[in-house]
Amino acid sequence: MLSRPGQSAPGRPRARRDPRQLTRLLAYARPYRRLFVLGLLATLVSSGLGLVFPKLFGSLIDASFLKVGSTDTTTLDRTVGLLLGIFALSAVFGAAQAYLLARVGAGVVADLRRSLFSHLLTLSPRFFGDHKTGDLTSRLTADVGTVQGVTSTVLAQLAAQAVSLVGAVALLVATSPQLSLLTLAVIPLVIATAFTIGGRIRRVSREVQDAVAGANASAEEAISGVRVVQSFTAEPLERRRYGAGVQQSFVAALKRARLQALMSGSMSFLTFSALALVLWYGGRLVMAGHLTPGNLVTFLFYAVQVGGTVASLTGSFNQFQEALGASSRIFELLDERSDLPAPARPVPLSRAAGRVTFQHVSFAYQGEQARDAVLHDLNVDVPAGQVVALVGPSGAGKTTLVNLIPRFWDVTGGQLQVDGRDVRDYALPDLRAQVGLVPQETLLFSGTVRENILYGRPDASPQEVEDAARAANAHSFITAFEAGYDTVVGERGVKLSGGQRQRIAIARAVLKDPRILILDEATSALDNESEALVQAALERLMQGRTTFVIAHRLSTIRNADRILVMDAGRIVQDGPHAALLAQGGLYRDLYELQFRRQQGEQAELDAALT
Ligand SMILES: Nc1ncnc2c1ncn2[C@@H]1O[C@H](COP(=O)(O)OP(=O)(O)OP(=O)(O)O)[C@@H](O)[C@H]1O
Repeated sequence: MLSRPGQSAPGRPRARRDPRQLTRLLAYARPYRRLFVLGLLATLVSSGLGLVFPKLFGSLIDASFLKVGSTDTTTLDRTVGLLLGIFALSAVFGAAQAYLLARVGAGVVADLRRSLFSHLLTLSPRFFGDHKTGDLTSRLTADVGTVQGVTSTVLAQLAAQAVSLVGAVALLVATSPQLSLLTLAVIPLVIATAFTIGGRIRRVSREVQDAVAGANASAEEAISGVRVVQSFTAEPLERRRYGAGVQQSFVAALKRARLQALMSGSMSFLTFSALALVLWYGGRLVMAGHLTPGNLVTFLFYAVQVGGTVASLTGSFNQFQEALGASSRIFELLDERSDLPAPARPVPLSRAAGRVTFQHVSFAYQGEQARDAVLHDLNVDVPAGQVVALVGPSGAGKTTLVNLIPRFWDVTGGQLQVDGRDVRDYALPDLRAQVGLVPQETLLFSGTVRENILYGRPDASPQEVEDAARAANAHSFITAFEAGYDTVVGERGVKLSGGQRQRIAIARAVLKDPRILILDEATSALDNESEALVQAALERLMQGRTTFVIAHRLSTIRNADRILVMDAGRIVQDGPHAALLAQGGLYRDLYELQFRRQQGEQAELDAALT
């Protein structure tokens, strides 16, 4: 699926803001509640101390600065000493608050990421078919990051701001009721400005995020497919696509910058005008002897505090709303349930014999484009240890059929059995432990050769790893590397050749030692020698296991115990090569068309093998 900048909100459904999310989110903070309460207390103390400072400053002016010519500095010394003490305390509590709350936030975020990721791993291919990778990773990173704010700073900020606001307003009124009326009249204006412009800033921020996500999706696709891009010399096209996304985010960022400039300009104008008003009216009160100069200064400080707190309260509130939106996107994923129900009482399965039976199996993919059944009334009984080759035209349903065995999907009709029991009766991990999968496109994970082989059985010994590699014809090329089994394979195994990657994937399957094997034969040709080594490894792997192989090679088909010929979701022929060839029909046509030309190549292969 392509997701391009310019499309509406790629993979970012509009977030719902449900206040119940907060309770759910706070449940994640529960393990850290002691730290959180301590952090909150530290916040309250440091913002409470902030309220003392203007009062002290005012008394300092009245008690000292106005006594020009006096030599008694006791009050001055004491007040400044007190001020320093308060500043020091406030700094200590401020630092404690910052650390404690950051610790809570980081803990919550780590837990949330872990549980979200492990939940994602339980979901079925249907879910991953419906969601873009970029969207899922952005929920794991960006959205979880946004939520961090709520559990750490935002709640504490809101508490601190509430304390500051209530305290400062009360002290304002206590200092001068008349002046307070004048100052508080400006507050609605500040709130209205902050909300109007703040709301627009939030919307534009969302635009910026969406545009950046779109640009990232382009970059991600182009970088992971860089060989295709380069081979088609499509660099200018990709540059344009990415450039368009970046341009969009640039334009939105400029819009946001303009709004932010407008916001800070209006806020500072409102604040300073209010101060000028206070100075004007307060000056008159001082001149009339209704207010001391110290009280006026105290008042000014409180007024500034009230203005600042109101402005930052609206900011915190916006942040709070954003975080609730982000958390709803996270909980949406956590609420996704796998569409593969677990049995109430699973039948134990430690080592299957490997018999696989399809009884009247039918299957339809669900969703817009796939309402029709893809498999129709399949009836096949494969005894343990039999090698079955699946052949048929493209789209006949071969991959769909094998994907039912490890329950990547569940049948929509009939029953699929392993060892005579419905696969849905086993616990999913038990069932999948019996199945080995060697896909057409080998996927190795970044890490070492050893780690990749160990993937299916991490507790295997070094000797077992080596035996598996030998069985897969991989040991000699691995030991030829300077670092041997500790060679790093690079992302997706890019540092290895196609044939080497395949043999490591085979070694991985050998080590897992599954009873049922699913092979999707690679269609891309390897050179003869590599091909022969891979083929020999595969043949060794198949021995003694029930094997379903989506076959593209004549040799595989010929050597199979049985061939299932599929056409349009049905099994149209079933039998060994010679019998089917004699029968005529689709198999013979396919043989004539597809496989015969391989005969010459086969002869060459045989020569290479001997
Ligand atoms: N995830 C999916 N969602 C919807 N339809 C799908 C999905 N996967 C496959 N199909 C459809 O199911 C049908 C059978 O596909 P399937 O991949 O099983 O065929 P195939 O025989 O393995 O083909 P090929 O040899 O080309 O790989 C096709 O029509 C395909 O479009």
